[in-house]
Amino acid sequence: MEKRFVMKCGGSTLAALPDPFFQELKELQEAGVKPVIVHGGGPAISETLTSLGIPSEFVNGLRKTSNDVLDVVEMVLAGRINKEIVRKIGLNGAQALGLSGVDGGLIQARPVANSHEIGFVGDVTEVNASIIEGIMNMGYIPVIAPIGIDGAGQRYNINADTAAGAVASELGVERMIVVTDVPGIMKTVDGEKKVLPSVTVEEIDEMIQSGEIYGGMIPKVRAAVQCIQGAVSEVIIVSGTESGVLTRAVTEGGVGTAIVKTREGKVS
Ligand SMILES: Nc1ncnc2c1ncn2[C@@H]1O[C@H](COP(=O)(O)OP(=O)(O)O)[C@@H](O)[C@H]1O
Ligand SMILES: CC(=O)N[C@@H](CCC(=O)OP(=O)(O)O)C(=O)O
Repeated sequence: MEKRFVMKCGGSTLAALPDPFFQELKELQEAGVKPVIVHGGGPAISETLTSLGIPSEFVNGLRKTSNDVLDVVEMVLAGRINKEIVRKIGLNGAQALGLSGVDGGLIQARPVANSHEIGFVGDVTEVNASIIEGIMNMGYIPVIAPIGIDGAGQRYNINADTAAGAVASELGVERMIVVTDVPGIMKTVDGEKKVLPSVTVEEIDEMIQSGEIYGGMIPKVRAAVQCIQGAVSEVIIVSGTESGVLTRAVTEGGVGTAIVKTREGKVS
C-alpha cells in the first residue's frame, strides 16, 4: 500500500495520546503508508508564557506574537513538544525525524494581513515538499513544528491547522487527518449532541454563522476548506484517544467527521 497522509496533532490532545495510537502509526508505516505529522502545542505555549510572566492573548483564534512570545513559541513547539512526539514514536517502534518550518526553509511565510495588530503571525506562501519526501524516503516519519520563515530570515508563528493544511495541499495527499480532543464536529439535534459523519463547505459556513462551530474549531474547518479546494479529497476530524481510530481514518474512513466538497464528491 503506497499511500501518504498528513496528520495534524492538536496541543489539546497531545499529552493524552495513548501508546496504542503510536503503535497504530507504526503498523500503518509497516504496511507501506507514509505519514507526515504537523503538530500544535497551544496549551503548552500558554503555560510557559504564564510561568515566564509574558502576557499573551488571542485575536480571532490567533496568538498575538511579539518577539518575546515568538522566542517562547519556537522553544516550546520546535523544542519540547516536537521532541516529545519524536520520542513517543521511537518508543513505539517506528522512527521519526523532527524539524520546524525553519529547517531547510521548509515553510516559507509572510505576515498575515492584520500583522499590525497581532505581530509575527504568518501565512504560508510555500512548502518545500522535497525535504518532506526525502525524510519519508529514508524511512522516517517527518514531525513538523509550525514555525515559518521568510527570505529575510524573519520567523513567524503559524497556526498548526493552517500549516498542516498547506503541507497536505503541497504534497497532494488524498486525506488530511486532524486529531483533536473531540470525536468530530458536533451539532445539537433534538436536544442531543451528535457527531456529524460529514459536512460540506456550505454547511460549515452556516455552522460558523450560527455559532455552532466556534473557537479552536474555526481554524480547523477554515484550513480544511482551503485544502479541499485543491488536490486533497477530504479532511477527517477525529479524537486520538478512541481505539483504532487512526487506522480507520487512513484506510476506510467512516470515523469522526469528514469535511468534503460536496456529498456526491465524498470518498468513503
Ligand atoms: N461544533 C463543534 N464541535 C466540536 N468541537 C467544537 C465545535 N465548535 C467548537 N469546538 C471546540 O473546538 C475544540 C478543539 O479545538 P482546539 O481546542 O483548538 O484543539 P487543538 O489543540 O486540537 O487544535 C473543542 O475542544 C471544542 O471546544
Ligand atoms: C498563530 C498561532 O496562534 N499559533 C499557535 C501555534 C500552535 C497551535 O496552533 O497549536 P494548537 O494546534 O494546539 O492550537 C499558538 O501560538 O498557539
